[in-house]
Amino acid sequence: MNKEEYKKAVELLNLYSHHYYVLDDALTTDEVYDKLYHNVLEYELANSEEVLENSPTQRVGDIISSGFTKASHLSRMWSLEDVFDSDELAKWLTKTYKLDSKISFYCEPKFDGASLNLIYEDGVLTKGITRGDGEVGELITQNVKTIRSVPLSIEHKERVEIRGEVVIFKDEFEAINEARLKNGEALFANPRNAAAGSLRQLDASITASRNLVFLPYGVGENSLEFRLLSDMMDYIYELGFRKPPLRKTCAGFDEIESIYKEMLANRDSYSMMLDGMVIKVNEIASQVDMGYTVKTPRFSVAYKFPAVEKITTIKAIILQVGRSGVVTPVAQVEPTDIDGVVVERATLHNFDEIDRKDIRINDKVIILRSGDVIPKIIKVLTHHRDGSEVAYKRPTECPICNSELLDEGVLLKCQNLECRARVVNSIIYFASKPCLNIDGLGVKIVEALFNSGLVKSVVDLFSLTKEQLLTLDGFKDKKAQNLLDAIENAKGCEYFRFINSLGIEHIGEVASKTLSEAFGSGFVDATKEEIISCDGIGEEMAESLLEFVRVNRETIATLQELIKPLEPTKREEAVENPFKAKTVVLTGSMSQSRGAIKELLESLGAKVSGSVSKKTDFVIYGEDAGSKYDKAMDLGVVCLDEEEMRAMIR
Ligand SMILES: NC(=O)c1ccc[n+]([C@@H]2O[C@H](COP(=O)([O-])OP(=O)(O)OC[C@H]3O[C@@H](n4cnc5c(N)ncnc54)[C@H](O)[C@@H]3O)[C@@H](O)[C@H]2O)c1
Ligand SMILES: [Zn+2]
Repeated sequence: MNKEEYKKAVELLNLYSHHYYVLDDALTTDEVYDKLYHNVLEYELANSEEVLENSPTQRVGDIISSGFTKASHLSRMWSLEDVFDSDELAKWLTKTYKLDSKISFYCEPKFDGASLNLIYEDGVLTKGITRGDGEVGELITQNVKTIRSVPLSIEHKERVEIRGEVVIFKDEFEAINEARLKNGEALFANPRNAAAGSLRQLDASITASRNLVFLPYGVGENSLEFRLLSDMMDYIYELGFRKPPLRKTCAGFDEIESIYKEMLANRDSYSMMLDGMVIKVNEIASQVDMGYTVKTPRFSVAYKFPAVEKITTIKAIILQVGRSGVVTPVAQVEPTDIDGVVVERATLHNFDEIDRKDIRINDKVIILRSGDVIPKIIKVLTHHRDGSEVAYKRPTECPICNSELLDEGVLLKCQNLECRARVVNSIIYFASKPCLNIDGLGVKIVEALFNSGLVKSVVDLFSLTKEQLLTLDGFKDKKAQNLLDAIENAKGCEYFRFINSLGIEHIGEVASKTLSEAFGSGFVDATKEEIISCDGIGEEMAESLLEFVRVNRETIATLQELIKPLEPTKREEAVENPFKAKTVVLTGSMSQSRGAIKELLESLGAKVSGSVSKKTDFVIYGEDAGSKYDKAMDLGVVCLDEEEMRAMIR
């Protein structure tokens, strides 16, 4: 990098920061930003007399937008130095041990959200301020008060600043985006972006609707007298703040590495996004001695996780046809390694989303893959366009059967009931785990069965013979027998599986269970009033069921005859106990699987529901409990941990 390039890089970083912090609409990935940042840092180290005043290395990154009133922090807020691998960690440790050799460490997650400073005076929350430039931020107290995990008052009476990160849990993020997709609104790129955007709303009721979560990571001004940071954090959690899923004290390199590996391995199972682990010197006196650079504490470092966002190129847009005929566009992208997995495809949700994002073939895009969710395209980098991009035209014909598509605006549908994709996918669905759970009916085999003409609908599965199967490619005696056995085993299944396997629109596993319990095989004769009177079944579901039965009554009867699902028996009346006839919600991980705990409670006569409402009697929570726990606290629902629950039934 020469001087000219250095100047350009600083300008570019500042442009990126403006889009990232002020507009909540990043122009590039953190990875690209970080790389350029480190190049700038390197240049500055070698040419210390040329450091530009507006270099991002000289100040905390946020830039304040003009929409809010400004407010000063009582003591400065900081950024963090980054390390990206174990070599860099070792270097950081050497540097830090030179400042003080008798230290230990405290490790906790680096939450990927927006920083927030809370000022409590006389035990009352008086101000909530964004980090801003570290000295002055945006005053967003009203918005902050809508966050359930921010206590409005605390036992601690002296003035204190509590610092932490505001995040949106991953499941909440998915739910928000799903709702936005339905309403034709632009999607949030990622949970961090959704959290930052929701926090800085001029209308606090919007903030309130987003289920933000506050996770504290330290204090600013305070009069606390703790020797160790770990003890101080314990005290903060006791005041009513939310704990992180993992935090540990440790001695040095090896232990830090092992905690890092543990956290990284569990990354996907946590409710919130993490972008790394933060390591802090645990002795507070040593922290004070070490002090700060212009921008970061010397006693702390962020050990980053591999990036989950990458830049790639759209090669093509392909179409998939589901069992209901809905055509879903999928992007084929330049194969890209994201956190150890090569991604070649990403969902585009629907055709409106392609239009809204103006996604073109050959576009450079940011792609996000986190955990086991389907990779998505979160942003088109329009500033990278060079004219070679080709706009995408909505299809008018089914890519599988060529019949004309029904254009419902957001959705395009193939209406041909015999379309290969529809039939094949409905058979795969019929055989899937929550339905008849027939092993061995994957895409390849179902396609082979369909193409050979042996199976034209699910009914045909039950008259397959070994001779027929042996005519198919790749089928030998054992494989054929296994498949026949699996189909035979599906007979006599629980009744809800039978209802679920029919693939009725809007009727999923939960509704199938409800219907099965209420009506058994009588579900085909239930009236609209009867159906709607079931808990959790609304008008739209009832109409969909009635319409399905009207059209398919004969097929249902045939399948009923073939499969002979078990007529549900009424549960035996449970003995008297505190959970009998109560509505219970489970959240977080417990000593047994949630399914096992659910079964236990159901055997006691409880109804286990998926979401918390005023009707909920108990929430039973485990480690890393999610937003359901916050909601329950807010509604005043009784919350029990697993042990308390077990004590009540002993
Ligand atoms: N994509 C872009 O265009 C773009 C632009 C600017 C910045 N960025 C990204 O922003 C980051 C740099 O910004 P930064 O200066 O805010 O630093 P940072 O976000 O990397 O780290 C500091 C912040 O981490 C947060 N944090 C989370 N958990 C914490 C914990 N346990 N202890 C202490 N702090 C914790 C705090 O809010 C703190 O302010 C980089 O990751 C960079 O890639 C991206
Ligand atoms: Zn078709």
